Amino acid sequence: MIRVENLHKHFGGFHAVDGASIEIATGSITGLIGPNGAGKSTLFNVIAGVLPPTSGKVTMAGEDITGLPPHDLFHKGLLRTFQIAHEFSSMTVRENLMMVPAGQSGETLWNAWFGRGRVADEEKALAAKADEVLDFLTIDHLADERAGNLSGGQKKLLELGRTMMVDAKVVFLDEVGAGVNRTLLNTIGDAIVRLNRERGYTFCVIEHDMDFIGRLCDPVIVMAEGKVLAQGKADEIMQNEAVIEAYLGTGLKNKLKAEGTA
Ligand SMILES: Nc1ncnc2c1ncn2[C@@H]1O[C@H](COP(=O)(O)OP(=O)(O)OP(=O)(O)O)[C@@H](O)[C@H]1O
Repeated sequence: MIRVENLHKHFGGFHAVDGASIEIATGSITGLIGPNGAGKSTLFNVIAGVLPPTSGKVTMAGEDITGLPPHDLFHKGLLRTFQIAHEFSSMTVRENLMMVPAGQSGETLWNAWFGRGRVADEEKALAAKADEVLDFLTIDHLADERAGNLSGGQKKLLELGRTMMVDAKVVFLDEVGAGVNRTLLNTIGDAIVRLNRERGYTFCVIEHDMDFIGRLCDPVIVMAEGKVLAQGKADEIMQNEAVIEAYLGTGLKNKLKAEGTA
């Protein structure tokens, strides 16, 4: 379980995260939603060690991981992906999968970068694993495609594949649906559910697509203006007055009420 206690992240006088407390249960697919600027990505950045917190505490399985750098968290199985997928665009999908982050596999990254040979056994094991990942994600046909030629959704799948290459345990996914068509979003959703059920992955997912959130995520956490507004099951959350207000704004809500549509 990841527990975030009374977390604050201030940028100058601006409180991007303003006393947020959340729990991400081991084995869950937790959804994190909220209007633009609510502080969701900032909260992810602090949990994943990309930004130091102003104050507050993050624990993982009871261990204090507050402010640990991403490299250390990576060794504990915690990974964060970003809104914009990061891939080596001139390399193929398979080569990208085999570029496991430096540190996981000794000097792999630098060896690959400079074209130096890897230890044969290591190379073989990575290639076998890449095959297995390509098969699991049903993207075998893209194995030799240059990553730069992939669609937005395919890049997100590749990113998910890279988390599989390093056997991540807890994955923070930032807007998997941004720029992704419905069919690929469903493929990504299916892969997330299978990784969760079959391999015990824990996910925390920021997503604006409410259909995706409703189908995949339990519980759902709602943030607005740096604070946690509500947490619970998706259908209950969407009945919550404070949540409706945060999404629609009081003016629009009153207008819809007057028209009898809300
Ligand atoms: N490095 C920074 N310096 C100053 N302000 C920042 C910084 N990073 C984020 N912010 C501000 O903090 C607020 C929260 O941003 P954040 O990206 O966490 O929101 P979000 O909920 O992820 O929004 P979205 O759904 O649009 O991605 C925004 O008002 C943003 O402008």
